[in-house]
Amino acid sequence: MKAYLLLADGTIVEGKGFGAEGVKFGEVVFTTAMVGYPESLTDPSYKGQILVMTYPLIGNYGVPSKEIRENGIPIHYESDKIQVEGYVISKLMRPSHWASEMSLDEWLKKEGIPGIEGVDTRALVKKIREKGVMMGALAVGDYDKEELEKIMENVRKLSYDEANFVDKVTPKGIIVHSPKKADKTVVVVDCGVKYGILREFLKRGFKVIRIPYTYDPTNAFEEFNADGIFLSNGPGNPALLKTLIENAKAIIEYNVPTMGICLGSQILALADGAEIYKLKYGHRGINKPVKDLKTGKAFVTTQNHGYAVKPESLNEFKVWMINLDDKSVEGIYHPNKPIIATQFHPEASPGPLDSTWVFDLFAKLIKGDAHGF
Ligand SMILES: NC(=O)CC[C@H](N)C(=O)O
Repeated sequence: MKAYLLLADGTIVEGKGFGAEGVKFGEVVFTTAMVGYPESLTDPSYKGQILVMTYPLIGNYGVPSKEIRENGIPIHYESDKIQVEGYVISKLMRPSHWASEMSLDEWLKKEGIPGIEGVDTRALVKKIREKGVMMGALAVGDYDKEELEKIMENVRKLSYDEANFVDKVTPKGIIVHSPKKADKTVVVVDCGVKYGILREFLKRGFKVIRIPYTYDPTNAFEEFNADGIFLSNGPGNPALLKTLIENAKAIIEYNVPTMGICLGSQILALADGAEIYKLKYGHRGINKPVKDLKTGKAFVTTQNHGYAVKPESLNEFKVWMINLDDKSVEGIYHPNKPIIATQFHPEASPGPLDSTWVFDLFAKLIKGDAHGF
């Protein structure tokens, strides 16, 4: 099967198709993660994006079962399905692993997601690094010149930054997860929360109540007698989520233990009156160095974001952590309230577990013993 990756700048890359036939559109982004393709593919923050892997050999450990669960949550998946619009790799490997249920090719086919292999992903990433991320399309099947031109026309009409993708991944109603012995409750404002985050809460004995992102969080707080509130990761441009930003203002006002990750961190910053800008090609990978400015300690983190907070635009919040590669903001906190947020992913999934202590800090904030933070 033939496959074509079309970029808004006019580039057409040919390769071999795998997964589903058909055309999908999305912002073309890359991750430098060497492992963890099941987690990356199911991360709801990738909704609306076509993902390019810089690591050349993908698929060699197949696809694990979704039925291996802990506290009811699949341990190898970040949501129930593949979220990327398309998948771009250099070489598709034959799977060999005792826990593999199917091949990557079969999985993408089953979920209707097109893939392309045999692509010089190094050249592609160089282009994205120079020009910045751009819209694209992945077409798997037989397409002639005219058809490809038509697809290219449509690519140029689309803008990732103006579409609300959170609407597509937020739950339709309230979802409750509880560990066997729960002593505290966290309300999760679910903009497409990664299961890895829920696993961290459940592991710490928290009952988790997931609410749709449009649900009034302070009401939910009273309704569920919650001890803490969490603003989740999610896809797309945070500045579009006006109601959520207003709700976040109310949360800050409410002064309860609050944590944000990635999109959630950007929403808290926007609620603080700060500004967001778009990074040229984002931070996506599992070896991104971050420094905690409070302790001076550095650690390696997992990241998946395209936007960042302008540090000088923060009002009440302060910069907590920075990215050691480009010095961009990787964490913020409120100096007088129990509110912490990271731009990176302390749950990793996939990636290093160096920063899961951020969840311990949130647990301490909830229990009222995070003195001196
Ligand atoms: N992982 C996330 O929550 C991503 C947040 C936001 N969509 C960004 O790209 O910056």
